[in-house]
Formats: sequence, C-alpha cells, structure tokens
Amino acid sequence: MKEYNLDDSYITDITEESALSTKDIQVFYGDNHAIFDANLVFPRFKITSLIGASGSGKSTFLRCLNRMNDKIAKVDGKILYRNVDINAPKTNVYEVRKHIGMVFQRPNPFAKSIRDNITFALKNNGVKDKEELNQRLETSLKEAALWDEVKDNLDKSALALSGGQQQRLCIARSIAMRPDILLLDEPASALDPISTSKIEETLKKLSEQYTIIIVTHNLQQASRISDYTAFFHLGHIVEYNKTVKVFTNPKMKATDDYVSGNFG
Ligand SMILES: Nc1ncnc2c1ncn2[C@@H]1O[C@H](COP(=O)(O)OP(=O)(O)OP(=O)(O)O)[C@@H](O)[C@H]1O
Repeated sequence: MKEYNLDDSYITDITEESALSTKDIQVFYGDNHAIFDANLVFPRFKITSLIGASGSGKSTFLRCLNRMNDKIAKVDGKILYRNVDINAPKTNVYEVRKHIGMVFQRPNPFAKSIRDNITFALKNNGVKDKEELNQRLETSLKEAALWDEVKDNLDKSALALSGGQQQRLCIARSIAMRPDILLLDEPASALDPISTSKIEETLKKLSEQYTIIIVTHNLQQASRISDYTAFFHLGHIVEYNKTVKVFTNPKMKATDDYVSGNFG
C-alpha cells in the first residue's frame, strides 16, 4: 500500500447550522487504535458520505455517533448534539437513539407484520392512540417511498417483502420515531441497482427533513447523493469537504488517489 503523511489533512469549515459534531474522537478496540482525533461538523438537512477503503474506520466512526460502540470499544472525545456531549458516560443512550436513528447494511426487519415493524417502538414509547399510530405508520411508509407498494398488505409479514422493500421498511421504522439524524451503514450494498436507486431517491427526499450520514463503498453513490464527503484512511479523516470538491478537486494526495482509483 502507498504511504501517505497522516499528519496532514484538509477539513473544511462548515458555515451552515450544525446538526451534530465530533471533537477529538478516538476509538480503541483493545490495543487497536481505530480512530484518531476525528473532528467533524455535520450540517443540518444535508447528506454526508463517509468513504474510504475497507478497514479505514468508517463504520466504527459512524457507530460512535449514536453510541453503538459502547459495549465493543473505548470511545474518547466529545459528540455534541444540541450543545450536549452525548458521549458523556451518564447519557441515556436509548434517548440518544430516538434522536439519532440507524439503518444497517443488511435489511433487518422484525419477524412481524409490516404494521408492527413500524408501531412496535412507538407503542413501547407510550404512543397508544390508534389513530396516531395509523397516522405515523402511513407517514413513515410514505416518507420511505414504500406506502404505495404495501398499503393493502400492512398486516402481512415484513419478511415476505423484497430486500429493497425490507430496507425501505427499516428506514420507515427508523423515521417513525421522528429522529433528527439518520445514520446509514452501506444501506444499499446488498441490493440490486433498481432497489439501490430507489433508496438513493428516498434519501435525497428525506434530507429535506433529516440530517443524513451514510457510509458507502460506492463512490458514484457518494457523488450522486451527498452534499459533503469525508475520506477516511487508516483511522484518520484525511479530507472533508463539499462532495463536488472531494471528487473533482481533492486537496490531499491520498484522496486524489482514492477517488481516481489509484489507491493501494
Ligand atoms: N468489533 C470489532 N472488534 C475489534 N476490532 C474491530 C471491530 N470492528 C472493527 N474493528 C477494527 O477497526 C478498524 C476499522 O474497522 P471498520 O469496520 O470501522 O472499517 P470500515 O472502514 O468500516 O471497513 P469496511 O468498509 O470493511 O466495513 C479495523 O482495523 C477493524 O479490524
């Protein structure tokens, strides 16, 4: 692998309103120092892509943002959400995850009906009114661009849906809780090109109402859908800038090599 000076980086200043920011995030899996001094500001109602080679730390960093690493890694530093450090030990992580939702690589609906997939967490969080539950069900499925395909089968098993539909159901399940921020870890990598493009369209539309942070291996996808892109290499954020700049005028040699396919 080519060697790059990891002390150098280019991190643009974000002038837009911040939805979430990280300050000096370091992650350790035992002796393995997986993330070094990650400082990023995620602008509100924008899509930010996290890109980089396998093992560069994208998923590790993403999972810090709603405390999914708590049991598997040591995470130092601050994560500021509405002026509160949600990485502080006393933070209620269940509360954090209501505001910062997550969708994983493989669609993982519950083995329940489509309706129950959406209403389960709502009911657990005290929403009892039938009309409100129905309304949240319909709105979430509409926002995730799934309503038209499932509205006549809401009581059928979610497992009978196609992979792409299941992933949109998982997005709907996440947004039913009305989060501010949606984290997605390669949400389309297990899907065919048509389902992928549906997910991309859905995310674009969702970014009018939600701040979206997505890990993707697919550089075309990052350049098609995201406003900002962060490039990771060996646990360092090497470059963070507007997506168009990262892809057409990268400041760092490692980024240039990565986006032009000359990496490694
Ligand atoms: N659960 C874990 N336990 C121990 N080490 C881990 C764990 N998850 C990731 N790592 C290590 O952390 C580093 C970053 O991995 P991570 O999965 O975050 O990278 P990535 O860029 O998301 O890779 P990929 O694109 O392959 O998913 C790697 O050295 C990896 O081996």
